[in-house]
Amino acid sequence: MLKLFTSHHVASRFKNRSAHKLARRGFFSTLTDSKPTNTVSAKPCIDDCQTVVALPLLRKPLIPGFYMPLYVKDPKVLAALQESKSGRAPYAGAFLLKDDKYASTASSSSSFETVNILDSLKGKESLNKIHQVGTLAQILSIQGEQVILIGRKRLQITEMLSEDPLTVKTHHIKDKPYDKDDEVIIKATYFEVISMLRDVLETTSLWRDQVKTYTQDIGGSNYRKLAETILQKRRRKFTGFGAGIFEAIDVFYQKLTGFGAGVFDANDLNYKKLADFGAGISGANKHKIQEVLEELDVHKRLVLVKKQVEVDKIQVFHASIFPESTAKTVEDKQEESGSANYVEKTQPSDKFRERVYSKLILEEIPKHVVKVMEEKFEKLDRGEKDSRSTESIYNYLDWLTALPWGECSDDSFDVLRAEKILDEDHYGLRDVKERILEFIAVGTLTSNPQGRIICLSGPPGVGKTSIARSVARALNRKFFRIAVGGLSDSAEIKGERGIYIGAAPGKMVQCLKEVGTENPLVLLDEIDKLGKSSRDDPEGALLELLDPQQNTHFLDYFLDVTIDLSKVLFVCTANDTDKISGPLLDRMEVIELAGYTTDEKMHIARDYLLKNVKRKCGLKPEQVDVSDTALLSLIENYCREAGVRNIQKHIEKIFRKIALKLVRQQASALAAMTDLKSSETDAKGSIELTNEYLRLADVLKVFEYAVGGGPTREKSREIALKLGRQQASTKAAKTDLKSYNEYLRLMELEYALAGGPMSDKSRAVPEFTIDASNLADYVGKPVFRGEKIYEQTPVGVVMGLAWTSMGGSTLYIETTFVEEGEGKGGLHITGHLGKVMKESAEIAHTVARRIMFDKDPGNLFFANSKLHLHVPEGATPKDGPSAGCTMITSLLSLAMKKPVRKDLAMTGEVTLTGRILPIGGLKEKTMAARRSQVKVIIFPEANRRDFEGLEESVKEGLDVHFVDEYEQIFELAFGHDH
Ligand SMILES: Nc1ncnc2c1ncn2[C@@H]1O[C@H](COP(=O)(O)OP(=O)(O)OP(=O)(O)O)[C@@H](O)[C@H]1O
Repeated sequence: MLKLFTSHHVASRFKNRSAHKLARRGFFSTLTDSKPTNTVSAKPCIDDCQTVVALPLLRKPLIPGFYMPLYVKDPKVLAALQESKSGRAPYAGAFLLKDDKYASTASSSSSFETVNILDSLKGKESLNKIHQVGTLAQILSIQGEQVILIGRKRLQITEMLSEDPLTVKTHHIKDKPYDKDDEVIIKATYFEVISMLRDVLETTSLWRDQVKTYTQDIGGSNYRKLAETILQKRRRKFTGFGAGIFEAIDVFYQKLTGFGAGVFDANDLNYKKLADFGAGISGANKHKIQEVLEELDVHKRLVLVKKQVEVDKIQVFHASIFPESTAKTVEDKQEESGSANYVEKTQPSDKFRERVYSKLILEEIPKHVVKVMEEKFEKLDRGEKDSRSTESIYNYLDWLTALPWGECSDDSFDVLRAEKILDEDHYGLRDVKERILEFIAVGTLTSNPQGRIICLSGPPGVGKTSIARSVARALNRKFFRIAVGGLSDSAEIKGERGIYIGAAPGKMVQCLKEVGTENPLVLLDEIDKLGKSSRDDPEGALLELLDPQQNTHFLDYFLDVTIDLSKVLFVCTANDTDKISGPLLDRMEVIELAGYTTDEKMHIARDYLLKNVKRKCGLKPEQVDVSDTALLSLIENYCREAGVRNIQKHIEKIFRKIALKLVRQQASALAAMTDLKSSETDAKGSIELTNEYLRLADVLKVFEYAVGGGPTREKSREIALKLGRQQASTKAAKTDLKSYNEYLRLMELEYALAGGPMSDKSRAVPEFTIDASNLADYVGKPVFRGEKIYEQTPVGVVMGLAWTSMGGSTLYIETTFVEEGEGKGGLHITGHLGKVMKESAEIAHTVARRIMFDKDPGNLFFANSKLHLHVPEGATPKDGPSAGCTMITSLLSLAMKKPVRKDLAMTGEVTLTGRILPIGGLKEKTMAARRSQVKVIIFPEANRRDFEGLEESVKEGLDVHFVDEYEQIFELAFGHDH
């Protein structure tokens, strides 16, 4: 016994137009048996699949390539379908019922009655009631009673195998091969159908869902991209869905004409597909559509479709002229044909249903989410009395349906391409790039870069963010940055609880909506500066986000459904990994970016920053030249920190000033041109005046003669004088004009005013040259004047090396004598030192006193002297144990009244017994020492390997000593004769 709901019942069940629309929608897909796309996968055994459960269809046959939702009530049939879906052959047979009475009764009756009608069809009887030619339908999903099918192949029933549920044996029928000589005729019909479809689609938004779906699924990503590009271009011209549909047909047309050849086999598939496509979307009578299904001659099939589309065309045309009268006719027609294509009533949820169903992503959306969606759709359509609540449901659905369910960018694990991209965007960083390439290589082998989370750690401005951007580009993933520094509310990540007006989901959901793919690269910036408040701890939320065990079902409180974030690639940045909590750090693969040497900074500034900033400021490369000396001065005297952001800022400052100068120049050129134009007019005016005067003078002469007295001497002289003056001023005016032209040429005003081309001569000379001599005019006075505070370090002063989250730096430890007296020995400490550093100073005092005693037992300096130890700069907080050896040396220098050797710096923690322990940040400290012109460095022996691993350019020219015991430092600092 079959208890089956067809599309019609969905409509009656939902009792609203929108559901009706969903139900009657025949989703078209260009999926083929042999080439399943990644949207829906066909199981391999389609050709073997001869035995199927037969599903009778009330309203319309299922055309191959189209989707159809059905409601199946009969538990036996449902179970049989479930079994097929989970087995190797997820197929069923879909056959149209021959008799109209079921459809017409069904359309006017309740769904329950329809079940009764179908109940009465049993075994053989039902076999006789259905057409013997039908469609092999792949079962895409079964959710409750809703079954979604997609038509695959034409079938013919050969025998009945069992009655309940009706199971039949079939054979797959093939189209008749057509004679290649007939191709011209077929092609002609094909074009006719296309052209008619275009006409229909241009005038109406009818079938928009189907065609939109079709456009999205048209033969894989290449074609999808092509269609999208065309759509985007045309969208400027047309608005609304009409244009999209129009394009879909265009793409069909272009495929046939060979555009994009190689992607699509233009000889065969198109004709069949167009015929099926036309039949599937047309509003024709179901028997006519069955005829198309049964027609195996492709040309004849096209002709049938042509006729049907012709009728559609007339109706649409009629509807556009007489909308009201046609609405009635169309509805009448629906009654008789069972098609609902012509009714376009809207429901509030239509927009969201459209989003979800038209994208064919239904299969990709987890069941629990689909359920929530359906509930909310219905709630929205019911319309709550409280408009605020409707608004909040609308807002909720706007988020939930906009997420990129199943949409992913194609990952690229091409190591060579990635290497090229990383090199293109960044100078140096050899180790960092290598580590990232290793990571991509693992992705190549496993097709999955997930796993550990990369954490790029280093001082500001060393390129952490921009490296992450390049990785996203290399992997062909979308990039999104979430600033987690200072974030103290977990709602920022997990969203706000409850759907009230103004509530919003967390950053992660916002990210997915914005990027439109499920697999972006998300940068969690400054994860070491995560905030904390007494009532909330965002770290838990971050853990949930980053932990592969948990992020497959990440719960956003606003959406209140779990989403799968396992495809997201997370990259974090931090200045100081010590500040990251253990559980978070444990999930990360830390890659250190230490900072740049002067030489590296020169390369970055010259080859990357200058070019980028010039482009950003709208300057042409030939307009400004920044010399190497200027860059070097910038690096050494203005921007000594580890990163290059400050250099970038200074270059921006220079270029902004130049841009202002240029604009001013252009404005004054414009004013000069206006002035010259008016003097040109003046000059022309005086020439005209002169000519007039000359003419008058002639007249006067003639007149004087005519009066008879002849010209008087005075008069003639006067006239001659005036003439002479006029001639002179005419000449001057001409000279003015000449110089005006000359000026034009020199200034190349046309260039200045309209950005026109410059002559070769002008191009050869940049308009602005920045070198060490005029750098200060652009960026002010140097921040670092001398290289060091002391040229020759005084007694009691020693240079130490420190590491901060800003990179390495040098610092002086100064000790001075305060007062003397028996038993007054003691140490006063200043310089904003932390607890550990204060303890270090006390240890240093004790160790120095012991060493002094060992070397000179009679020396009572430490016993009787009150001392003061200070670490400039006093306002900057400092902490850590690594200044221990520097403090001892400073104290001993004071005690022995002997300065340490020149150009010396040291770092190392000291124990009470004088042993030297290793330090961190060795590369940064070495680079800081280089910047301060240090020649000799003392490092703990335990750091020797770290130093040996540094690049040659960092080590070059340094005299480095590794020590185990303070005694060795004593020798190096004081033993030298200097
Ligand atoms: N090796 C490099 N080659 C070329 N440009 C670089 C390099 N390193 C950094 N830059 C440039 O320096 C600028 C600052 O880099 P970025 O913003 O990535 O630093 P960051 O380490 O993320 O800093 P923060 O910790 O402050 O966020 C960017 O314009 C970047 O392109």
